[in-house]
Amino acid sequence: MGDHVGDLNGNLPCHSTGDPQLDKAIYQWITWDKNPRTRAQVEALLQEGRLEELRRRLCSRMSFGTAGLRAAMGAGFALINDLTIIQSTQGLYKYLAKHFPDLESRGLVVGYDTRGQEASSCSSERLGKLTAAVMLGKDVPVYLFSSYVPTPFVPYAVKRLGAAAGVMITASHNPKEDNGYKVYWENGAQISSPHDKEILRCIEESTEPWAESWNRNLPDSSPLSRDPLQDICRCYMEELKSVCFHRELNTKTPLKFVHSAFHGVGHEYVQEAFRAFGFPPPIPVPEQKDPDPDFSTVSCPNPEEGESVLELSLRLAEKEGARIVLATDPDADRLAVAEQCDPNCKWRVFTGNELAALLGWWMLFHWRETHPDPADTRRVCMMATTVSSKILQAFAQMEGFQYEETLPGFKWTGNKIPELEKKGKVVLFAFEESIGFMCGSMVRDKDGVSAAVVVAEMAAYLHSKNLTLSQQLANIFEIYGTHISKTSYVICHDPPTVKRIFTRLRNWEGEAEYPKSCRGYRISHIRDVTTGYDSSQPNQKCLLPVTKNSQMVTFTFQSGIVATLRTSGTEPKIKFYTEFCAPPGKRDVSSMQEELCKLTDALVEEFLEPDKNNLIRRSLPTDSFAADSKCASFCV
Ligand SMILES: O=P([O-])(O)O[C@H]1O[C@H](COP(=O)(O)O)[C@@H](O)[C@H](O)[C@H]1O
Ligand SMILES: [Mg+2]
Repeated sequence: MGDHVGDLNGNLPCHSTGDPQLDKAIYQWITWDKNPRTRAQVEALLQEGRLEELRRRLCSRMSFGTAGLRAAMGAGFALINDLTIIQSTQGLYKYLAKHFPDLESRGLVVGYDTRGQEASSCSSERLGKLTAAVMLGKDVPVYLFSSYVPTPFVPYAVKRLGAAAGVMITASHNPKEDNGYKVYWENGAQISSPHDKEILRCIEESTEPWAESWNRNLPDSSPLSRDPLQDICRCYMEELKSVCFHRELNTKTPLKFVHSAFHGVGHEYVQEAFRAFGFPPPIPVPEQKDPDPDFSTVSCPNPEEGESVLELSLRLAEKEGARIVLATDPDADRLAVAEQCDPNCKWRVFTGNELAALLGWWMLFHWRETHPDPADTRRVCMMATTVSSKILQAFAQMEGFQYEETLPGFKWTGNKIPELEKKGKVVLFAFEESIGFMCGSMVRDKDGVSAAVVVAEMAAYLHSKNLTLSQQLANIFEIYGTHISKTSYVICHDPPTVKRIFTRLRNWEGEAEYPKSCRGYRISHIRDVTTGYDSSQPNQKCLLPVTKNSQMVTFTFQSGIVATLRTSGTEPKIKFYTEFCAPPGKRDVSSMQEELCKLTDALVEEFLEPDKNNLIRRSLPTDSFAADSKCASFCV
């Protein structure tokens, strides 16, 4: 190493690395970052000569993925920390100021979850306060929640308060090292294209912190800062009652429920939602009810992982004689549900697709009760993401309502709602296979709090008819057709490997030739959302928006099985989704499962080549498998 970096007046302990781009980034970091811990991290890396690590952290920026900006906490422009949150909010301010002449009267909503990291003194609360400080420094009013909130409270508050936008600091179910920055637009949906790209451009133009941006005391001292917590909580719980259909029955149900908040935000809010529905509060899992940024009792804070992470909840439920377990993810926008039909029965952890079948049926059932005219049903719309089960499509075809499909992520679903409402549609229900549900459209995002209490009411109602959730699911499948699905992933930390895998698929039998079969299973159609190709369309053009920066290819097999391979937009994973849909009537579920399992294995082995590509296979034993009939057959 030679000369000093930039114009540092000789005060900073850094020398030129020989890479001008890196030198500039180091110089900027050390001059701009006022957080002593993250500044020290960069200084230490520099002293140790760890240039590759410095390049990784400093020479790229985060971009908006499936659910906002998401990365590990720590020093660097590519990570989540005080400085990158300030920069992001400065960019957001610039974009909002261009868009909203009335920004100074409408303001911004800011919420945060319970994450934190000692090593970089980052916590979601601190990052939320910095977000608020940037806006307050520009005379923009801020509704900063005085305590952690479920993610859905932010989009709800944006609409309720007429704010220009909202920010939620959360990394949901990601590993404890991560954090994130979700942005909601005035319509209460997460931002998608073109806002995300434009905001990113504004962020790149606003990297130097403004004078007031570091003033974390501003939220306490500024007259423009307000705490919406109580009002929003009250209004939310009141409005939630619009999806409560059996209050009387709820008050008397003999069913008991266990709730896990997964060490995150959900505990008080789910308790309150149960009260709003007339239920006694659910039994909380004591070890997991309070915030814990280390997520100490779970191997991974994602309830989507199933039984292995629900252990404490299931044991508590057995002890308490509770038949239903509800687990909200750490930011309470998603929900896992398990049912034990009787004490001798195995627990059944429902997949997101199965829960959607139940919730979709439930929402339509009650719509029909109050809107018996078939013309009213034609106004209804339900939505799912394209990697989710097609069960709602089966409902829609038989019942005569509209079904819409979007790309994965509620940023796509949420933005469709105002479009549909403008056309006179009522969006009754939307979901993602990843246990994300929207019951009613008071929040234009998935909502684990409302889903928890709606599932509880559905279970209580079914119980009063001598039915379990599993039994009702079997009934639904008999009427609308059995839908068996499988969702899982492999981990890949190496972006060039991911690129190679998908390039191979696109050039299978020569250039620009996709595979025609997979281990003997004939493929009849290919849709490649990354390139915009769809062989099933007359013009060969994909109907969904083309997403060049993420990989997603769907194969329709001659057997009718549909399989998608895609890269995650929140974690270093390649996900795969397969589904087998049968027509109405009773089916031999185990042979369908067997067929789907074989094809899924073939897909993974042939198309992803996990061993050759050093992909890490999912370590947990229970890959989510819809319509696992074991428990159901015991119970029905
Ligand atoms: O990682 P990806 O891109 O597959 O995205 C995953 O997480 C997203 C964000 O969820 P949350 O807001 O709870 O973090 C979900 O919308 C998506 O369905 C799921 O597959
Ligand atoms: Mg979440």
